[in-house]
Amino acid sequence: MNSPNPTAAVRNGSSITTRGLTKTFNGHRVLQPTDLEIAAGEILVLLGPSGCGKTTLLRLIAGLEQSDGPDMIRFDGEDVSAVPIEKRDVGMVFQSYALFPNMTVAENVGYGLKIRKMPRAQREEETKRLLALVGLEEYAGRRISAVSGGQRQRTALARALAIKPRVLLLDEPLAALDAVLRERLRVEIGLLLREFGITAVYVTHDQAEAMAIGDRIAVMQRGRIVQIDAPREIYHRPINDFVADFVGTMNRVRGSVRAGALILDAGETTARIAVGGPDRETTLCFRPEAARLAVDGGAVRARIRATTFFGATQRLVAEVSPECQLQLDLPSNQSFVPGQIISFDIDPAAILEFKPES
Ligand SMILES: Nc1ncnc2c1ncn2[C@@H]1O[C@H](COP(=O)(O)OP(=O)(O)OP(=O)(O)O)[C@@H](O)[C@H]1O
Repeated sequence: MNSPNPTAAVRNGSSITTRGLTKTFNGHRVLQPTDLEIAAGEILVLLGPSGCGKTTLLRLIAGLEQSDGPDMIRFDGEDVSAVPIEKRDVGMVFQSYALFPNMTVAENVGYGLKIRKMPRAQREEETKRLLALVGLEEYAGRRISAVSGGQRQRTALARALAIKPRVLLLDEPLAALDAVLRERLRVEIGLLLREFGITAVYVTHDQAEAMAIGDRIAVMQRGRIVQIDAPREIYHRPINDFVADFVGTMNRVRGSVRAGALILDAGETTARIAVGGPDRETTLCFRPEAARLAVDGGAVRARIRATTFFGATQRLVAEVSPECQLQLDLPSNQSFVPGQIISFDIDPAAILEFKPES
């Protein structure tokens, strides 16, 4: 075991490489061969619907699960495939905090250091530093059973960081918390992980959490990574319908492109939206916020069916024709009523067109 170094901040994380990681349960392949390159210090979020294989991939990286065949997992180039979990030097944070309820917050944070036989004075100093980092100094002496869910989750994070792992794995760490706390902690956790320079793999099915925390997001579907990219790319340049719909609302309009302009298949409407390219029949996609209300004579006319007020913005359900209902997000300072006719344009740079799925 490495001797603890009292002067070092948590050392920077390791890069992670996987090749051909595959997992089958009861004859059912839940993880297709997966190759990943995660840079040292990067936060990679695994995002996808329930059952898509996120936790399985995380457990394989941790060493809690063995891959089907000869697989390869490297930390900083070192093959750890055959290294058992306790020697892999990974920290883990779960949805259920797995803390010791009868110990204090400080005892929980220092537990791993005690097991590693760090001298008491040094252990206390290190624990204090970590508690300060996660904003829990005042609660050091409280029992876990007497602190809130958010404070427990921060204790769990500090405990995982205390042992200076080369890799931190987090599985839905905020899922048990209420919405307000979840929103605050996802910002705090992102900042903390970056401050530590640790490499982290973070599992969630919440797209807003993924966007806030990840340097990159790997979107998974049925046991495979379908797109891996920066959050902005995933949101604005999804590679297919599944990714587009999983990370936000997407409008779809069918029509024909003639001389570089879209003619909608929408009753009397002959909206002209400049999209370029050859003449074709197609479906174009755009997010609700790509709509711009036109003062007069916008490209598309629609009748408002419903409005929902969100505070800063409002969402309109607008009917271009009975077959074409769109969701539009507009600033909330102007009020609309159902039945009203509006006219709007669509930012051409925000229009996407997916190739038909093969
Ligand atoms: N130990 C196991 N034995 C049998 N099947 C399993 C086992 N662990 C996971 N599975 C199955 O593998 C698939 C992937 O599960 P996994 O937990 O990786 O999904 P997930 O994306 O993390 O889902 P969730 O968001 O619901 O946790 C699921 O169909 C699950 O039922």
